[in-house]
Amino acid sequence: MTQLKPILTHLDSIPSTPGKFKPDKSSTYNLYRLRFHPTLFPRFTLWSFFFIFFIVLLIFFSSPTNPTAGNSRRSLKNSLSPSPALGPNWEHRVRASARPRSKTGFTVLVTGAAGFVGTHVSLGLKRRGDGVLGLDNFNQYYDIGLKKARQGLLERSGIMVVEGDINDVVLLRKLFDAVAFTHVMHMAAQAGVRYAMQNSGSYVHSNIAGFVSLLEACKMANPQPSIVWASSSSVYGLNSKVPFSENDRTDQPASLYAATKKAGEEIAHTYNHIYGLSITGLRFFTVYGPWGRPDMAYFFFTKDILRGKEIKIFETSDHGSVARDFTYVDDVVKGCLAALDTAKKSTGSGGKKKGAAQLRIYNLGNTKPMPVGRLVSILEKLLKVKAKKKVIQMPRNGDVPFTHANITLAHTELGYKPTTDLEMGLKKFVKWYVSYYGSKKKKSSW
Ligand SMILES: O=C(O)[C@H]1O[C@H](OP(=O)(O)OP(=O)(O)OC[C@H]2O[C@@H](n3ccc(=O)[nH]c3=O)[C@H](O)[C@@H]2O)[C@H](O)[C@@H](O)[C@H]1O
Repeated sequence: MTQLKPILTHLDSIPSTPGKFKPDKSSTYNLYRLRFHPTLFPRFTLWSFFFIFFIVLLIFFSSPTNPTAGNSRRSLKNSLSPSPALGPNWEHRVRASARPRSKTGFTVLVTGAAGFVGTHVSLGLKRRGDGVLGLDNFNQYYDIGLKKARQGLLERSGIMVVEGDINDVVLLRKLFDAVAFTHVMHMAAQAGVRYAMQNSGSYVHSNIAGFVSLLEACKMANPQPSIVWASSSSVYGLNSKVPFSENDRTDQPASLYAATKKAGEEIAHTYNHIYGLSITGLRFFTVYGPWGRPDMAYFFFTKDILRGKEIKIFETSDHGSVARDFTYVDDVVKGCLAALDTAKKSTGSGGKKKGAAQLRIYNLGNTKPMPVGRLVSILEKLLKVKAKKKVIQMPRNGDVPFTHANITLAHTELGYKPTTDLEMGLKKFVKWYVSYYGSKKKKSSW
C-alpha cells in the first residue's frame, strides 16, 4: 500500500481525457524543454515509457471485464484502503443507529447487513427494539443494485449500513470504540458453493481472514460482545447418514466454500477457548425468500423460466434426484434471534479470558428435503410458465447430492420451529420477485 499510494496519487492527477488537459505554464515550459533539448531526449523516452506503463496499469486495475478478478481486487482494495473519513457526524450516526429503543434491548453489529439473510435479520432486530448497526463491503459477487436496494430498506427503518470490509481493522476498531456492542451477528461471507471454483481467494479473504479479523476486534473489546454467526449445511459435505445432526462428522467438505465454513467453526473454537468469547454458529440449510441471492438456483430458475431460457436440473450419477432442505428466510431469522436471546455473555475483556464461555452449533433447516425437480414444478405453477428443462448429471463443482437437517437441538434449546413449507415460501418469493423486477425480466446483472 505504501508503495502503491504515490503511484495512485500520481495517476489521480492525470486527466481521464488527455485532450482536455490544460497544462500550466511551467509544465508547458518543461515539456517544451523535454521535447527540443537533444540531451534530454533519452530521459523523455524513459518518462514516456513509465507514463504509458502506468496508464496501462490504471486501465488494467479498473477494467470491469473480469468480474472475478474485479471482485478479488475490490475486496483487497477494501481491506487495504484507509477507512472513510470518520468524523463526529459519522460517529453520531453510528451511535444513533446502534442505540436500542429500551434499556433491555441489545446493541448489535450486523456484518453483511446488505446481504440476503443479513438484511432480514437486521430488520427483525430493529422491529423488536434492538439497536442495529450494519456493516457491508458491497462486493460485486452479484448485482450491487440489489444490495443498495436492501440498504435503502434498512435505512428507511433507521438502520445505518457502514460501507466497509471486515478485514479493515482500523474501521473495526473505530466501530468498537464508538459503540459498546452487546452482540455481533456475523453474516458477512463469500457465499455460493460453485463460485469457489472461479474465485477461491475471495472465500479465504472473507470467510477465514475476515472472520479472524472480526474475532480479533471482538476479543479486544471491553465488554466483549457475544457472537452469533452463519455457518452452513455444506459442512456435512459427503456424509450419507441422514438427517444431518450437529455431532455428525464434518471432515469431508465437497467445496472450498464448505471447507472455509468448517474452518470458521474451528476458529470459533479457538477464540472461545483462549479469549472467553461466547460464540454460536448456525448451520443454514439453503435459505431462500424475498430479497434473496441471484446466484441461487430458485432465483435464477425464476428469471430464466420467465425469459424462456433453458434451465439445467442436476441429477445424481445413478439418475436419482438431487434434493435440498430449502429453508424459508423468516424461519431462519427466528432461529437467529433466538440464538441471540439465549447467548450467554462472553467472559473475557480486553483480550484476556476470565472464565469458560459458551460455544454452540445449531442446524437451522426445514427438515423436509425437496428434489430440485419439485422446486421447478412449484415455480412453473406460480409463474404460469412451462420451464425449458434439461436434466444433466451434477457437475463436479462442489455441490452435494442432498441435505437434510435434524433440528432437534435447535428446537430444544432455541425453541426453533420452521413453519413455512416450500410452496408457501416460493409463493412469497415470486410475489416479491415480480414486484421488484416485473414479470418480464428487466435488468439483473446475474
Ligand atoms: O445450505 C448451504 O449452506 C448452502 O446453500 C446454498 O447452496 P445450495 O444448496 O447449493 O443452493 P443452490 O445453489 O441454490 O442450489 C440448490 C439446488 O439446485 C441444484 N442446481 C443448482 C444449479 C443448477 O443450475 N441446477 C441445479 O439443479 C443444486 O445442485 C442444489 O441441489 C447457498 O448457495 C450456499 O451459499 C450455502 O449457504
